[in-house]
Amino acid sequence: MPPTSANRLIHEETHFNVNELQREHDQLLSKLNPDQAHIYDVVVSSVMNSKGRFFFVNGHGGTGKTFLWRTIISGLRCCGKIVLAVASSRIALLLLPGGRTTHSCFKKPLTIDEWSTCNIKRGTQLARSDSCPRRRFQTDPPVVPGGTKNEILDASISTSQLWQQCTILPLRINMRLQHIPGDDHDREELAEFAYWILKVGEGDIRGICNLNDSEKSWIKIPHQFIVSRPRDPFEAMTEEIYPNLVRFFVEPNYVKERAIVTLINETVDALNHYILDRIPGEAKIYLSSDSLSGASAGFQDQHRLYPPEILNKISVPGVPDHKLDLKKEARVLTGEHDREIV
Ligand SMILES: Nc1ncnc2c1ncn2[C@@H]1O[C@H](COP(=O)(O)OP(=O)(O)OP(=O)(O)O)[C@@H](O)[C@H]1O
Repeated sequence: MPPTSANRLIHEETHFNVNELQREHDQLLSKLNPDQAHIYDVVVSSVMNSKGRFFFVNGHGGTGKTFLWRTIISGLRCCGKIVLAVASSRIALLLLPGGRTTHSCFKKPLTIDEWSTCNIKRGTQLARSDSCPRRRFQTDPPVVPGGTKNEILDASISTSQLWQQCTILPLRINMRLQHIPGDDHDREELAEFAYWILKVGEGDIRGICNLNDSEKSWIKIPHQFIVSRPRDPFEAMTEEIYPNLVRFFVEPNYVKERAIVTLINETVDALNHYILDRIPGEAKIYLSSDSLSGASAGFQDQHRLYPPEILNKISVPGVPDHKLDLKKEARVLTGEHDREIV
C-alpha cells in the first residue's frame, strides 16, 4: 500500500536496503582514521544510549567530515534509527545520502526572526546530521547580505546560546591530501596549497591594507597559487578541474565530483558559457516567460512600470536567468526530484 502523506517521511527514512547499507557502513567504518573513529564512537554511543547531545565537528576542508557523516548515517540507519541528514543549501546535499534542506525538513520559515520555531517535537529522539556552511569556523563565515564584519560574526553559530551545550570534536588529518591521484610533485603542490589555506583560516597570514582601507583585511596570494597571465584563466581552470571534458562530460560522477567556486554570480555565468561552448553539439536557447504575479498587490500601472523586458533582466540566486543555454547531455542543476538532485 502506498504510504500516506502523514507517514511518508517515516516510510522514506526506514525503507533502506539494509544489506547494502550494512556493507557500505562496514567498508567505511574499517577505513576511519583515529580522529574519525573517536567521533564515530562518541556520536553513535550518544544516540544508542539516548543521551541527546549536540556535537560540532570542526575540521578544515578535506579532513573527512563528509566521509564521517556517511559512516555515522549508514551505521544508525542499519540499526533502524531515523537520521535526518540536512544541509542549508541544495549544493551541500549532493554530499549527504538521503539529505534534505533544513527548510524542507523542519518547515523552517523563509524569514527568520527571534520568534521563529521549527517543527521538532519536545521529547523526540532526533538524530540529525547537519552539513551547513557554518560548520567551519575558518573557511565559510555565514552570509549576511550587506552585513558588517560584526553582524557576520554575530550570526555565526559560536555566538548562539546553544553553543554552551555543544561538544566540539576536532578532525585534524587532511585525508584529501592522502588520496591525490598523480605524482609526488602534484601531491606536494596540493599539500603546500592546503597548508597555506589552513594558515589563512587560522589568521596566521599577515594582513595588509589596500588603498584607503583602515583595516588590514587583505592578504597577498603567493604567486605560485595564481593562474598566471597571459594564459586565459578560464581555459587554465577548466583544463585543471575538468580534464578531458569532451570525453567525460556525459559521466554523472565526473561532473558531480568537480566544481569551480567563484566569488560572484557573473563569473559563474561566464564560466558556464565557456564550458558549455567546449561541449560538442549545438546549444539550444530557452527563454523564461516572465510576468508580474496576479497576487502581487501593486498599483494600477505596475505592468507598465515592470514590463517583461525589465523582469527578464532580474538575476537572483536560486532562480535561473531569463536565458538558458542547454546542450544535449550537458548537466544542469535544477532542483530535487524524489530526493535526488536533478
Ligand atoms: N578515512 C578515510 N579513508 C579513506 N578516504 C577518506 C577517509 N576520510 C576521507 N577520505 C577521502 O578524503 C577526501 C576528503 O574527505 P571529505 O570530502 O569527507 O572531507 P570534508 O572534510 O568533508 O571536505 P570539505 O570540507 O572540503 O567538503 C574524500 O575523497 C574522501 O573520500
